[in-house]
Amino acid sequence: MRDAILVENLGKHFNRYHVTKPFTIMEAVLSGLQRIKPVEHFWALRGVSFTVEGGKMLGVIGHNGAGKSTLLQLLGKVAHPTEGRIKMRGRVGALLDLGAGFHGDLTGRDNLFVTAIVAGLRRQEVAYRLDRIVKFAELEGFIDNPVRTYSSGMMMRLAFSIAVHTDPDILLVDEFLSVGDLSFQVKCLNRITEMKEQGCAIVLVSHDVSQVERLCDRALWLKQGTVMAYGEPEVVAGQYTSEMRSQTQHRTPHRPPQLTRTGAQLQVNQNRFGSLEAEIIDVRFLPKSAIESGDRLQVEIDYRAQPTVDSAIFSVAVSQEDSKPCLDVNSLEAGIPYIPLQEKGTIRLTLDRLDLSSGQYFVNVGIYKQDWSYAYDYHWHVYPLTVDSKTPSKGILQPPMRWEVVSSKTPQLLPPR
Ligand SMILES: Nc1ncnc2c1ncn2[C@@H]1O[C@H](COP(=O)(O)OP(=O)(O)OP(=O)(O)O)[C@@H](O)[C@H]1O
Repeated sequence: MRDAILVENLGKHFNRYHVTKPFTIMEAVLSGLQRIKPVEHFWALRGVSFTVEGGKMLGVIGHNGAGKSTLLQLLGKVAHPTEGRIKMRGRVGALLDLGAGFHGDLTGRDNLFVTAIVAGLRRQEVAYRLDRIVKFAELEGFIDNPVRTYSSGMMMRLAFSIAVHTDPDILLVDEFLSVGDLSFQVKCLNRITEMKEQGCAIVLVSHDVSQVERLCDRALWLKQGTVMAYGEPEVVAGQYTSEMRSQTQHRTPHRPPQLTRTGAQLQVNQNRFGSLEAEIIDVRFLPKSAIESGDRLQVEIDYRAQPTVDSAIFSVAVSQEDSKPCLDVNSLEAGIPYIPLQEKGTIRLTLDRLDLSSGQYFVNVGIYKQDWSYAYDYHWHVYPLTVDSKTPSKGILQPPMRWEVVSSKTPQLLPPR
């Protein structure tokens, strides 16, 4: 298929102003205009090249300030490149700054009309699709209310629904999954997959590496505006994750060994990694740390954050004694984008049933910075879990099962000749 997006040597230059300099026109006039001169010129993006074919999805990953949103804004023509070239083939649907295109005093219906017409539909086409768009956004009861009364989740649903119902050939999506509930996120993902199958080229910005690995055909990793890696999602995600590990190791402070409640020794850079801006202070398994296969298990994590941490991600993984992973979940993927940590608190994960086969496991627990750039605290191979099962199994899983003979014919003996 032909390239729907071609980007060559793209660059965007910004000026940065000093925070102590005046910002209002009045202050600027009063203090003399020369005082608001920029103090720094910098490239938010430089030397970025890639292509996206129709029917393919590119995932863009990178830490805060890496240039991801700037890239999407350039692709969406909200901003102009300082250098380089962008070629886009077809109609573009963009989900960039959430709700930024909406007018708060207009109703959802009016905003829908305006946005869809700006996106390239004719008035009759919008009228024809209106019910479908409202239904997909699940806003039937609210579409005639002013948008300023909408929650961010409702705005996201309306913006997403309009964007995907205007037949775009190219779809640009910036972190859309961090707003809205889990069932709507699944619906969005299904719709995106459908559009991809119909030939739409998609660029998805995400902080979630595993999501990019799962959904995308290629990945682009940006760091301080430049391309660190571009290629197969698994390879790029692996490089990105290993940089996170080295960042974490680099930030782990010296700390004398500590004993956990069960007597295990926690030692930095051996089984404990992280900046310790937020600390895991206890981990409990409920009902206990020895369960039957298929039992429910709750993992309770007590933490301490001093000073307050604005936003964190919690992760829980179960691995075998030889480190083979069995389960790896986190609060971000579960649809909880921001967990603020104030002084002390407890987070609980409930696994309704843990169908592991008999054996010894470890539960590895972590608290990460909101953009996954490094771990605040990660305890590896510290909390043992024993799983017992009455039925022997060769694999890792022991799900509930039954065998049935659905149909059977008694073999007929051929008559002797
Ligand atoms: N209009 C602007 N004027 C000046 N600097 C800007 C402007 N927009 C973005 N920047 C700066 O450009 C850099 C890249 O920002 P950008 O928002 O693209 O990063 P990002 O990877 O999307 O980050 P995040 O994940 O936090 O959204 C940052 O240093 C940001 O402060």
